[in-house]
Amino acid sequence: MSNNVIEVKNLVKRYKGTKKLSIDDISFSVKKNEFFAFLGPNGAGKTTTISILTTTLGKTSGEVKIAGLDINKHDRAIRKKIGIIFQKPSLDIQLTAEENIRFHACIYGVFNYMPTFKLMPKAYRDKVMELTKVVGIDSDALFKSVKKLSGGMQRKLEIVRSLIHTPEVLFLDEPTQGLDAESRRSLWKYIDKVRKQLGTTIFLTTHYIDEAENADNVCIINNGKIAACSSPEKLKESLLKQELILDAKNRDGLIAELSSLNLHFTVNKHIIVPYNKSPQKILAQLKTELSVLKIHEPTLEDAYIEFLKKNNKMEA
Ligand SMILES: Nc1ncnc2c1ncn2[C@@H]1O[C@H](COP(=O)(O)OP(=O)(O)OP(=O)(O)O)[C@@H](O)[C@H]1O
Repeated sequence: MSNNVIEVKNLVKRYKGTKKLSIDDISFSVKKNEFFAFLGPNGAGKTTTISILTTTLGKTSGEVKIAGLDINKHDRAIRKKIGIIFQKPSLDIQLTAEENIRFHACIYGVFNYMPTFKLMPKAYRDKVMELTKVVGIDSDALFKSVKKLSGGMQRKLEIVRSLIHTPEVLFLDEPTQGLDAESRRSLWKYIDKVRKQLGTTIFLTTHYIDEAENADNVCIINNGKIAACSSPEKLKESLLKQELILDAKNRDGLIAELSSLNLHFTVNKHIIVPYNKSPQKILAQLKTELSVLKIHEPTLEDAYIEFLKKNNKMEA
């Protein structure tokens, strides 16, 4: 059996009344427990793809399988196997936190509805307690009306709600849009914990590229086409060089030495020496005493911006 939880083959989407394909023959797969990031500029096709994968939008053609189930035949069964967190919170603020979880669990058919938490089956109560512990919602907040909870706490509640039916895949569509830095960091801490403790596969779309830095794989979609798919490390390696940042009191001496070693370098605030594999070989050859020695590792965001520049030039 395939180890892929998501399989997309030759997926195409043309919205009614439009000529251009919004999704133009894309294929990719995501393995169980993988953290997969789907990146791309505005209008690239991320929301369209995630909407098709979560069964809320029909496709024009192509094959999509979620947890081994074909989206054409098993959309209801697929909905039970996935959890979704959208940009905009979708909680019922008139209800308590626990009631939001309970209604969701009952709609998904995981448990039969009972009018109070205490009357719900033990399995439900245990699951709620387990998940609220993972994300850090205390029992005081659990029984409070949602409108009395802070934005960060509401986000945590959404995670619990999306996981109550133990989904195999958690789809996150720009989940930290509009959150402050602290809430963004803590949300990621909880999502990481959930992935490690429950083995959930994570499918993320985001414009905050740093959030995909720890992803196992990153796919970049541009103009409806998959432009790149690889690990963040490989993407960085293929596009950008690591750099040594050097300086010396005797700067002229260092420059002369780098020139005599035929090393490529640029002089800005400090002296930048790009390198391929190991900086050690370069450092071992230098005799000039260094006053600055730093290594600059490109970020995924650096690589992403560089990639789009090249890709757009190629397409122009
Ligand atoms: N309902 C619709 N009808 C017609 N065209 C649409 C519709 N929704 C999206 N599109 C078009 O499909 C393309 C992909 O849009 P989509 O919203 O999937 O991009 P996105 O990558 O999610 O963008 P963003 O980062 O801005 O959310 C765009 O050209 C968009 O204009």
